Amino acid sequence: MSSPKLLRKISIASKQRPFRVAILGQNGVGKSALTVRFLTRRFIGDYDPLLEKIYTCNRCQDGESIIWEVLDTAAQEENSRLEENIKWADAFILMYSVTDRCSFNECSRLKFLINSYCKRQRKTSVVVMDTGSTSPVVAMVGNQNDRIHDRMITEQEGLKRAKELNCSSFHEISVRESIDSVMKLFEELFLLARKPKKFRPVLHKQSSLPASLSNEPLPTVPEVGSMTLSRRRKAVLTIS
Ligand SMILES: Nc1nc2c(ncn2[C@@H]2O[C@H](COP(=O)(O)OP(=O)(O)OP(=O)(O)O)[C@@H](O)[C@H]2O)c(=O)[nH]1
Repeated sequence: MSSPKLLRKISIASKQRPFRVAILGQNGVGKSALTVRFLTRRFIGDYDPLLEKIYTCNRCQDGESIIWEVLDTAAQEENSRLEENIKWADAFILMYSVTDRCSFNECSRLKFLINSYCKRQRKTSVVVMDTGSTSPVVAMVGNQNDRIHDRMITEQEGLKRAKELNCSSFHEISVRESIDSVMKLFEELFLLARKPKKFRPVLHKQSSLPASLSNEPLPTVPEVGSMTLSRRRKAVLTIS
């Protein structure tokens, strides 16, 4: 008969690790809107900018149940909080608004910090994800492309910067207008993160395709599974 100690060990080993995504970017680019769109499929206009939240949900993707944890960061974070968030995450969404050059430039600073904190973390722990991979998976995302008259950053410029920063993928989206592009972004991030490092693509300067998974069929849009909102540091956003 199995001993309680052995059973405890088995239950710890079989506990599924969540897939953690941190959304980073300047204030007002749409981080909260993106998070809520992914979790609830709805677009909600206004949020408290000072709150930082982790949302948890279960989704079924390709017949596999995935526990997602999505961290909607508060912009203007001090560096120590940012470092903590970067260490926490398995993958990142680096977001800017196509209507705001300042938010676009902020992506370069944030990518630099992601690289340096991940490098520092690698020195202390070898494994970051269950896949055994150690390089950060970063999707650069230009949001609000429905605001055509306010656009300051072209799609080409966004893609060029994503390549220069060695991001894993680049997307231009409108959280407001398109649920499909939001779902595709998260699904792709998960597929990229689970690849072993040596098979994990980054955007290259000569490539013209925004997504680096062109040979791989994307899974169907996941069903909305159970969702809980968990309190982390400051407060919980309740979505009815
Ligand atoms: N037109 C348009 N507006 C958007 C889109 N996404 C977000 N917004 C709006 O942009 C504003 C800022 O969105 P938030 O989601 O609060 O942005 P944030 O990055 O979380 O901002 P902070 O919480 O201040 O860091 C809100 O008024 C949203 O309704 C989009 O795709 N198109």
